[in-house]
Amino acid sequence: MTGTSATKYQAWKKLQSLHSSKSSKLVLKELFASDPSRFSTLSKSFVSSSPDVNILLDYSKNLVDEEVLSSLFELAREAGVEGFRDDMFAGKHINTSEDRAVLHVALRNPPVDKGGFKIDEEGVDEVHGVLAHIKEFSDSVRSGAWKGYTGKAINTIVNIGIGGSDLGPVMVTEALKHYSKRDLKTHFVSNIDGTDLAEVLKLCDPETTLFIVASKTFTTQETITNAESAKDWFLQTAKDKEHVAKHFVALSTNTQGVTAFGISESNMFAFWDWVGGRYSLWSAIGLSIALAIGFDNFQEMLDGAHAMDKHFKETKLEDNLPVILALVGIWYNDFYGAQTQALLPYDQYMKKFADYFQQGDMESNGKSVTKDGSRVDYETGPIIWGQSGTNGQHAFYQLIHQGTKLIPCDFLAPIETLNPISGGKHHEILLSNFFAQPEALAFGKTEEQVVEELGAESSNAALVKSKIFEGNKPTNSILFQKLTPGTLGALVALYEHKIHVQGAIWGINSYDQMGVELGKVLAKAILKQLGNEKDVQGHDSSTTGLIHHYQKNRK
Ligand SMILES: O=P(O)(O)OC[C@H]1O[C@@](O)(CO)[C@@H](O)[C@@H]1O
Repeated sequence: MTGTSATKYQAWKKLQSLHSSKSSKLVLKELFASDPSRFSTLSKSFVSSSPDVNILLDYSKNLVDEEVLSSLFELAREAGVEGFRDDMFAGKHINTSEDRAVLHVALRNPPVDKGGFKIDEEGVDEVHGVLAHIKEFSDSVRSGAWKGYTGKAINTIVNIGIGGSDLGPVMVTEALKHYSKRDLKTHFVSNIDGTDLAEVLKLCDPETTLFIVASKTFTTQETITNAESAKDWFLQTAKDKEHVAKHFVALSTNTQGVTAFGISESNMFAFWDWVGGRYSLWSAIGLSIALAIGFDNFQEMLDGAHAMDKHFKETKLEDNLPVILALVGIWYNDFYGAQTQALLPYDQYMKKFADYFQQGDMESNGKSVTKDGSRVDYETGPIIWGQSGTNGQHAFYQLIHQGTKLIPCDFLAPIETLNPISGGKHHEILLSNFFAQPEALAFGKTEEQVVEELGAESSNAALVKSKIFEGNKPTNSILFQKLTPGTLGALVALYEHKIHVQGAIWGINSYDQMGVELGKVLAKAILKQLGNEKDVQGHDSSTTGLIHHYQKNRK
């Protein structure tokens, strides 16, 4: 049953035993040699016709055999993953600490009479109204019908938000840049560091710029401060506060906060408390996406995610892509001691994909207390990192191949490129690396092979040793047809549900984020003390010393 300590599960104990007895025998070279059908057995496809999405997950290069896999699926069942999944779709308040439902799936759920899930939760029936408002507004701005205070069309969008109110729009507008309206520039300001806003404002004309203030709570210090400064900048030219209405809109659950800032409710796009910040790009928070790529493409992205939702909801665990990713991840995280998970998209448009899931995964599963209040005695959320290939190969692959750490890697790539320049030569080189890296990680290079290659130089024993690749490094390979809005939606939903399954098994609440609060409180207290040295009270000698050093040396 979810919410309890994972080590209590019989399947967990069995997996511990299997790791002890089998891990030295789970050698990919041997597993493949003994089973010619390993690839076909351990790869699954996700296909949707509307929208057109085709994703192949090859999980055969994992350190698993049939017994390990069946024990992992037993763990999922024993932990109540299916019931917990169904509770989410049913709108149960699975975010127990905040007594909230978790319904990002409702944001991309078609109307029930068009095949959508029936979901009972306050606000769910307003989703399509907000989407209609997003469509109407984004069409109006993109067509030039929406005018600024001097009658000019908008040609620049500035989204001001942080965390889930920034990372999703940033990742998606980058990933779907191919589909964007190139004469509508989109910028993102998130950091309180004045450099972030200052550098963007250098690119803006107050007459043709629309500011989006994106904040679920509308209380986040960085966002509100940036928004106030942006408004001050705008009014230095526009003068009349009446003009704010043409250049500022808000995305939030907090109507009172929005109107207090000076944005009218008619310029507000609402969402609900059952939308987690890191799961909100499908909501009003996605307005900058709809502005950049157009509402039809935004809708296709929603539809792609919904198709993956259906797959996750209706497919048996053994054929369920999010479940498979979650379970092999737990195998390394909790039984092999892997501390991180690398996301390596071989698609330059997806260069922000890992960044996005740093919040998505680490803010969800970076917890050490179960939902029933017990301190875990096992590892929970992994450190998520990565960057687009082939760039990573020239940065950190040395460590992945020959370092001392086990780093499970997910490789992702499109079969078709959106930029077939030079007759497709670039894409073939990219894909050759996408295929080669998992092969090298899995099968390595033996000492015999090195000696043969080195010839006379092999008398240098140290040199030989340095060129050995131990291999047996696990990877997943995900090949999708083309980076379309629907495919991106499905891929993001795939990883959202992976996170859900892992959190269920670890018994933690993946949907609150208590860990972000302490730093904020301490920062606000220190902010009040920065004026004078005598005001600095109640800190350790390090914090006090640092603040004093700043105060003595600031100009
Ligand atoms: O959207 P908002 O309410 O401004 O919150 C921004 C981000 O801040 C948090 O760190 C919560 O405080 C993230 O969970 C959230 O996405």
